[in-house]
Amino acid sequence: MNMDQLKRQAAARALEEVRDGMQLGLGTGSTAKHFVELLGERVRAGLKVIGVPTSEATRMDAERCGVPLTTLDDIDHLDLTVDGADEIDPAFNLIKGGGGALLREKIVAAASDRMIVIADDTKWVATLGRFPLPVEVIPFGLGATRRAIEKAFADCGVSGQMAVRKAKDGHVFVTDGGHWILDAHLGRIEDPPRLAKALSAIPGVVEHGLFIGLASSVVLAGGGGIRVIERR
Ligand SMILES: O=C(CO)[C@H](O)[C@H](O)COP(=O)(O)O
Repeated sequence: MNMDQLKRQAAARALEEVRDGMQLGLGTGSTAKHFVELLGERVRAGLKVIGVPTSEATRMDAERCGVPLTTLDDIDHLDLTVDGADEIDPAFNLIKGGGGALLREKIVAAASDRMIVIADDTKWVATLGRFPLPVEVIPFGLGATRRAIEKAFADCGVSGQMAVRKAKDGHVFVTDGGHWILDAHLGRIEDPPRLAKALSAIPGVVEHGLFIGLASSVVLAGGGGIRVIERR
């Protein structure tokens, strides 16, 4: 089974948790896209749900698949968010934002009663940090913000190169919110909650890709089948 088939399997398992009448957060990325497509099939068969997309890309996918959409201004909570991740550690800390949607993803996950993370099992790691940590920043004052981030890294005992993310066309990647992303190649993040707190305190940082205490369960698809791990 190839990686894409594993991602679809994880998405299909998460779909089993969806009930009629649910208000759903819809994640971003190739795994979350499978979930939206499978959800669309169920909606076309009569399932009644409504979704809040975490990116313009997901909004377009959901519309194409016939999933009805709303916003967090029009409903007061979400029952369940299903989203992918770039890395997941055994404490359920995540790195997200490989697809650049971390800000809306975090707002939606935080507004949700539960978050199920769907992934192929290569995303499950002992320690976060091999995947570059995305930090979404305001372009204004970038030099100062960068220095403050470097200081936060040093205070938290991590270090590594940071680069402004580029799009495929070579131009700076601009998020749905109009911000830029710095990808920090840290290697190992020994204390993700501490680093998350330090980054959140920097004025030019809009959001970062460390998701702490948000995931309730993880669905991992691998060669040996599906594993569902619940947060204790
Ligand atoms: O955080 C994300 C997007 O901002 C994605 O969930 C993450 O990058 C995983 O993507 P994929 O399912 O394509 O591996």
